[in-house]
Amino acid sequence: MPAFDLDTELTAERHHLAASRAALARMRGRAEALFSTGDKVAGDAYTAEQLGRHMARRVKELADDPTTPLFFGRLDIEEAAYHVGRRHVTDDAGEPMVLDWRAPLSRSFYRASVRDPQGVATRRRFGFVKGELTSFEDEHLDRGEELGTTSRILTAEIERPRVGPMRDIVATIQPEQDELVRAELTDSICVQGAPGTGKTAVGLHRAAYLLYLHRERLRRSGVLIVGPNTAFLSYISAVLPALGEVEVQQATVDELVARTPVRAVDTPAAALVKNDVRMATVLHRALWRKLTKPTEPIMVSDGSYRWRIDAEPLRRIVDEARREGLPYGVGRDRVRARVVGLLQRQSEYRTGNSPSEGWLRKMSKIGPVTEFLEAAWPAVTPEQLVAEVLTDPPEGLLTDEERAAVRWAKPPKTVKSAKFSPADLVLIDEAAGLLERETSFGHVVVDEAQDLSPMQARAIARRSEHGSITVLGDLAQATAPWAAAEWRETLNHLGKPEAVVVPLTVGFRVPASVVQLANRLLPALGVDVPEAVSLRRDGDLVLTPVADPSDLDTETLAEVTAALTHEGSVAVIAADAAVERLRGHLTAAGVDHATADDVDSEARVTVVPATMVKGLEYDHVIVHEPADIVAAEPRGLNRLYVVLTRAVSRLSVIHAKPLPSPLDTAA
Ligand SMILES: Nc1ncnc2c1ncn2[C@@H]1O[C@H](COP(=O)(O)OP(=O)(O)OP(=O)(O)O)[C@@H](O)[C@H]1O
Repeated sequence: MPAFDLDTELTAERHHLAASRAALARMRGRAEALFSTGDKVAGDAYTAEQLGRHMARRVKELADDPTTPLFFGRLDIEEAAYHVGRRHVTDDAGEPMVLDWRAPLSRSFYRASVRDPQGVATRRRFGFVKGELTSFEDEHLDRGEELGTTSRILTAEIERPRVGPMRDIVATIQPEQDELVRAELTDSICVQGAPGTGKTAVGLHRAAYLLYLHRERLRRSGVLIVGPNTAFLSYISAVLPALGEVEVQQATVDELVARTPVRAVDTPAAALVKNDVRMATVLHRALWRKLTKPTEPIMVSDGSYRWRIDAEPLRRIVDEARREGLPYGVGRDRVRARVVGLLQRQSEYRTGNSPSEGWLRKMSKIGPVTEFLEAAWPAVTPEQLVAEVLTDPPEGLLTDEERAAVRWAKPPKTVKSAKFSPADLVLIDEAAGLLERETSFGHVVVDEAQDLSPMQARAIARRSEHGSITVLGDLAQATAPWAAAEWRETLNHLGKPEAVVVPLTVGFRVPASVVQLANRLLPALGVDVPEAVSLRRDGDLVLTPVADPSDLDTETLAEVTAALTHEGSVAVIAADAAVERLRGHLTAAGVDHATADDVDSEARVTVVPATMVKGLEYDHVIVHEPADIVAAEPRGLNRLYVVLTRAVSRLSVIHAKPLPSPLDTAA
């Protein structure tokens, strides 16, 4: 057996990397050539367009980012070596040079262990610097060697400073994460994970995995990622394209339901009622109450003959359509069609001929038929229905106080001129769902789902009725006034009561000392969730009391300057009211800084209002006056828990007021 020479081995791997890159470039070249000749080879315009779209996508999918490694691992199975990377690369003969991480064989890269080696003799992980292969680390599973989370390369990857948008974690997905990523398409799952346990990463990788395995089906029905705000969505927006997935839709709940513009804000009391699940019944009742029993016959003339349908058969038609449980608008169309059907039968009986298409169209629009429909099953728009409910909230389900909270102080003259709030848009969406069926995505990933109101959850349920969902969240990070204390209720509203709740507790972001501080808040948050344990032994935590409150901002500024001497991103997180002032100080001091939704900014410092920071992370987090963050909102302690758990390497807490009581013991 030849001596194992590290340098020779590394050189061979570098050659394989270079050869794989060249092969990928050739694959892309072929796709580009096909793209440019597509319209010449296609038989017709439609095929040319389809082919063009397919090839354009293919070219995008085959893009090579020279700063990320094309492969990050290798499996030695029965004398053969398989490199595992971000996508399949094949040589000119079609032989695999790099296996996609999602391929069935690649699964062993994440799951094989000494106890269950899955045929793997050696698992190799590669270390990279800026796309250059610099090292590797072998685990000889066949000799009982296993590194697990002590892998140097894994640790280095986890501890790498954060800059710019979120990265993929394909190289280091952990077994318990992999189990969730590779769950069946038909499985709806709910991940309850402490901060930084990789929920977002798992959700995005699951989307990529499902698209790989069920490409055609999911391309047709679509995959949707729902996030809490646009800052979060832009933070995660680069992950899927880096994995070759360029066609996944991302939206906030507000964007999903944006049928009409938002032109009003609600009082907290009104928002609370409007987001309550009883509003679904209120709208349902208000809509179906519109039906009235037909008491008059329909009499029409088509110019040649007169026709009559008695009230009794009309009543039967309406009752039957009602019993069929269709959406209101579909039911209305069906009633119209059946009425015209009766007229058609009479005509056939009398004339012995089938009436023409034109005759049928005329009859379906003719005055007496439309008048009958308007009385028995009136047309209504979603906006109209909501406007009616807000003008005069019906009795029965809401208390008088609640009805007063949502009642429009001054009803608009017309529905068109109505000013709707964000919560109204959710109601309008609910109403639209009562009128017509929503089209359902094949899979929906819902991040930060702990904050969904029942009515928002129902909006997502309508879009995933025929698909599955991945629900990601942490009850301890719930800051919305309607947030549930347990998952079952939210899962019911999401239309997936069967979803299993799986915990993730190993944290990859927050250093142990910071996790311990944040965990002090948990007992005060009133939720039953497992505590996080951190994989990170590094990291600093500094609590800085400031004697004179007027020095608080100066201290914060000094901390920013000190933080800039380290590598990585820096965030100042403060109560929303203090943000503008702090930005002013930074500008005056000449410190370049960005806002949270500007992920492409060159600035290393970001000033983030506490209410915007959910799901984000920064190397060095400077928390400005925690007491103010807590005091700013009813679930302020939950907000502080979110804020404290954004730090990757260092957390500085600067305070002039006493620390909020659960933290105080740590001071
Ligand atoms: N297996 C892993 N290998 C390397 N890094 C990982 C792994 N899992 C997660 N991470 C990293 O840990 C950080 C936290 O991950 P992520 O944002 O997905 O956590 P989260 O559970 O959604 O957090 P939060 O609840 O705070 O929003 C990210 O930087 C992510 O890339």
